[in-house]
Amino acid sequence: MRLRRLATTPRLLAAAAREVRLADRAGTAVASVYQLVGAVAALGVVAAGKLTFDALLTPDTAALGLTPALLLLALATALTGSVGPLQTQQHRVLGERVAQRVWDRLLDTTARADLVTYESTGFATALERVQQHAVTRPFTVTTSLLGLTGSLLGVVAMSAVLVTVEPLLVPLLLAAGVPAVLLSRWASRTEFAFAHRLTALFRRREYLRQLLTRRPYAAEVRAFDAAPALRGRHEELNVEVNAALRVQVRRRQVIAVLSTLGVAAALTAALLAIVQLVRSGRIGLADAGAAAIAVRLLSGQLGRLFGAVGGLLESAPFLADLERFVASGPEPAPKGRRHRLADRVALRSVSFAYPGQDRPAVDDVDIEVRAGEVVALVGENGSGKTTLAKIVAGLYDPDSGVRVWDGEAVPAPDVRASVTVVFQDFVRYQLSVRDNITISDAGADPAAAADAARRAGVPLDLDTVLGRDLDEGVDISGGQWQRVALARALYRDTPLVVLDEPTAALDPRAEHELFTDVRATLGGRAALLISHRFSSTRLADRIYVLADGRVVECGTHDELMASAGQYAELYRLQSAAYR
Ligand SMILES: Nc1ncnc2c1ncn2[C@@H]1O[C@H](COP(=O)(O)OP(=O)(O)OP(=O)(O)O)[C@@H](O)[C@H]1O
Repeated sequence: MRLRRLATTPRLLAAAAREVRLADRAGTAVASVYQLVGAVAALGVVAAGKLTFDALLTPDTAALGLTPALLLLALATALTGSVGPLQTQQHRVLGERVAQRVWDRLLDTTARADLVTYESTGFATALERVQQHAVTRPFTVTTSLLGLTGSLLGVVAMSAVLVTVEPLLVPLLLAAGVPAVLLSRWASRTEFAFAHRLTALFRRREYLRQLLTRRPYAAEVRAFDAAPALRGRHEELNVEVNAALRVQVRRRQVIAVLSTLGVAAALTAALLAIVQLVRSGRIGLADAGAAAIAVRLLSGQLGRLFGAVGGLLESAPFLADLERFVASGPEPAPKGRRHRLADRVALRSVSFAYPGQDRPAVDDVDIEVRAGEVVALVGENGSGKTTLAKIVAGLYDPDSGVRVWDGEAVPAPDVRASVTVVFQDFVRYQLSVRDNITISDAGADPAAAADAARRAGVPLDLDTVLGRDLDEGVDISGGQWQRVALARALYRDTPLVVLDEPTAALDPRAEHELFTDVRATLGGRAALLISHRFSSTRLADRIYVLADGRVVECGTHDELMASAGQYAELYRLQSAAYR
């Protein structure tokens, strides 16, 4: 296991570095040049230091040599000092480009994931962890690799200087790296375990923050005076986070202090060794001065080198997490082909259970919708209507049974391309009315958007920007939003439309208009209509009554009323309320 981890680390690091290069070739090249200049400038400082000492200690050449030596020293020092800030600014751009590229990979993965993946426990937490911790890692790896290259150059060069003075000084300083690298590996393991443990806490805390700050929740949170209770939970999570953070920070502090002590001990030993060499007359004062500068710079470079190695080791498990997440997504599905509906869509003996649930939400169901028909699904809360509609629309595949389109089993992407759903909790895109309507295909006929808006009764200019979340639009009523959602469905022009509670927010007049003329509104499309309003469903060509995931009755309104079953009972209950 350990060996495997050691073997995969270089592969992960190489892959991360490649991602950064691909994200911004020019930026990576500039960052590398800065790193190189920094390393060369550091060498210049040592060389200039040595020249200065030589000039000072050789009175005959002092007048000649001192000025160029000091000028070189000033130049090299200025270069080392200015490369750092330049690099910091350059890294801002490179970091953003890399984050964008990693986000593209994440968005590709989530786009490929089917709806049922979103239902499985663990998916959301894994996504959150990757978002929080892995997105910036490829960049960290690259800066660490650049740092590593620069420091390695520095280390080699300083070592070469030191070797000419006293070869033993080099291994003395390098020895400090052994504990530093071992400590880094330990730090890497604890950091990943910490991130893993805290992701769930962060998710819950973030959710509470959204509830407490976002506009869609503001009215209800105030109406119920829910803020104190939510703040209380938020505080509890803060306490948990603080406790876990304290433990982790203490661990990291110990690791940092031990690493620094190792380097400082090696530095002290090397300086003492130089003093000893001078005392014993083995080296002169100029050499000793240059050696002291080289030792100081070498230990600085070694500190950076160990830091870079530590950063790389720490990033490896996060990179593995990112790769695992990206690989966990299904293969990209081919784009679905839109089918015409010549005869009917049918579910035969279809069952479906949500991931981790023992009881099926849909149990051995047979239904069909013929071309141009309006078919209704009714039933009490939780009876399986929405789940069934999602199977019809190709968003879930049945666990058993088949979905057939004109007598053939059609792949799910084709079904999704051929069915449009207006969900009960449809999305209110904070975009213009036109963009809301044409979100499925902005390039289609511009007149089609206006036509869909007219048929759905959208009382707004197509250029009006909707919603207040982005501070630029106007908000509209729930019923107006619902008309926009209906227009979006009509615009897509598929042969079957699923309408899940399409009139929940419509006023009685609008609902009446929609349903007395529903076939004209749909323009010949077939519709699967889910509604608790019997005034809407009674006009359907066929009504399926669901209970506990099974179809318990089927027929027209008149047939079902005559059979005096569950439908008739629910219908009478509802109509009694209006008497
Ligand atoms: N994402 C989910 N994960 C697990 N179980 C679910 C999920 N969504 C729904 N269920 C369960 O599946 C069953 C059917 O739910 P479904 O939403 O299909 O019912 P419905 O008839 O549309 O209900 P309503 O009339 O309240 O909208 C219910 O028992 C529900 O609790």
